[in-house]
Amino acid sequence: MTDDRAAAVELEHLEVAYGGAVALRDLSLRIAEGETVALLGPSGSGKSTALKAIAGFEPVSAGSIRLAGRDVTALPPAKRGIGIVVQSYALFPHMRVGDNVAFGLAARRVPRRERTERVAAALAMVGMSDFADRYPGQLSGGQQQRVAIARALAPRPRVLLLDEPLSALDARLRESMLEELQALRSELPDIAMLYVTHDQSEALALADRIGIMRDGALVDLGAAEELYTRPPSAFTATFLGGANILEATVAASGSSSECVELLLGDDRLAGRSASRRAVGERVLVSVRPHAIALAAPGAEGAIPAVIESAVWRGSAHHVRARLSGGAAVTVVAPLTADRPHAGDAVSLLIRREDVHLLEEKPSAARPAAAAEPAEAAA
Ligand SMILES: Nc1ncnc2c1ncn2[C@@H]1O[C@H](COP(=O)(O)OP(=O)(O)OP(=O)(O)O)[C@@H](O)[C@H]1O
Repeated sequence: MTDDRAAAVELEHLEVAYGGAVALRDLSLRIAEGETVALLGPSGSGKSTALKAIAGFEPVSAGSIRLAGRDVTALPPAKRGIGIVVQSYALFPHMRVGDNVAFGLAARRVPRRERTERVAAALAMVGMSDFADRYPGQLSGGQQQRVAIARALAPRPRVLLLDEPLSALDARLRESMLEELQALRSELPDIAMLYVTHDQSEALALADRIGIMRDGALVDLGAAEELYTRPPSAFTATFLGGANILEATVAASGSSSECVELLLGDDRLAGRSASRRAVGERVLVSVRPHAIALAAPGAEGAIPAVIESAVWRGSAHHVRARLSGGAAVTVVAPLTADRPHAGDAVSLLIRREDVHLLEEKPSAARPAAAAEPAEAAA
């Protein structure tokens, strides 16, 4: 994807090693002015390491970092013009809120009057104007994180780095802070943001583009909606939204490459593909758990299956069903009069538009199984 806006961040072949162990490998990424990119990945995948390298807290063992066209690879953190917000707030406990926010300005020798104005503006932006005289210990977690954001914004950085800023907050507060961050995003149209998280819903809510990290590498990168609806790989499909990954054989491929007929064992399934597929080709398909509907056995055009387990999870039933060919799928079924039970024979209704052929090829090692992260698409 091309972006006409000027580059705020340009990372080229970035590598970071701790001792001899490479924690971040060959990361190349461009973030435009005004763009928000989320780095999403499991624990230990290198997200924080990438952020620390950009901020200047970790030296890089290879590659370069340019901010607004300037090579900052060898510059200390304070000279990079970056704002940073981390999970643990990192406020100075002995300083009042106002002084915490002013801290970076004093270090930059901003004149006193301008400092006062900027602190007031930054606190207003995060709804904390009335708390300037309090100490951090007198604030809730959410309030402290707002102050941390104000402190990062007061020096007017061109780039704001956020490392799991909401993960220390409880679920309800996280939700409202997410809305506030969205509002802040539109108040700061020129700032580039890099948002590190392992929470897919935060990434989807805030980011223009999402980069998926795995084992120290960026494995997929794309517009948030594109990556969610057409994930290129099984890992991304599973990590971003939860997905059943099934191995199938192409039975027929229409004149439009979009429409593909598949064989899943002896069962037929219609799907969509971004590229043309050959008859007989083995492919991987991704189907979201909530895109599968349960119907009575024998339903026309449906796939027969037997329920292995069914767990009621409040707003939906989480069902595990086994197909006759041996594959298992997870179904997130809305509450209906018929509660699903283990042992029930059912039919699975799956619409063509919900069956997405991955670009990734099946490997011999991959089991034909369903995968669903803990918070998948419920
Ligand atoms: N200071 C360090 N010294 C040695 N190894 C480190 C250090 N910091 C991180 N690592 C290792 O580097 C790898 C990447 O860690 P990193 O913190 O970047 O992952 P992450 O994706 O941010 O994970 P999390 O979501 O748990 O914060 C991990 O294997 C981690 O153990």
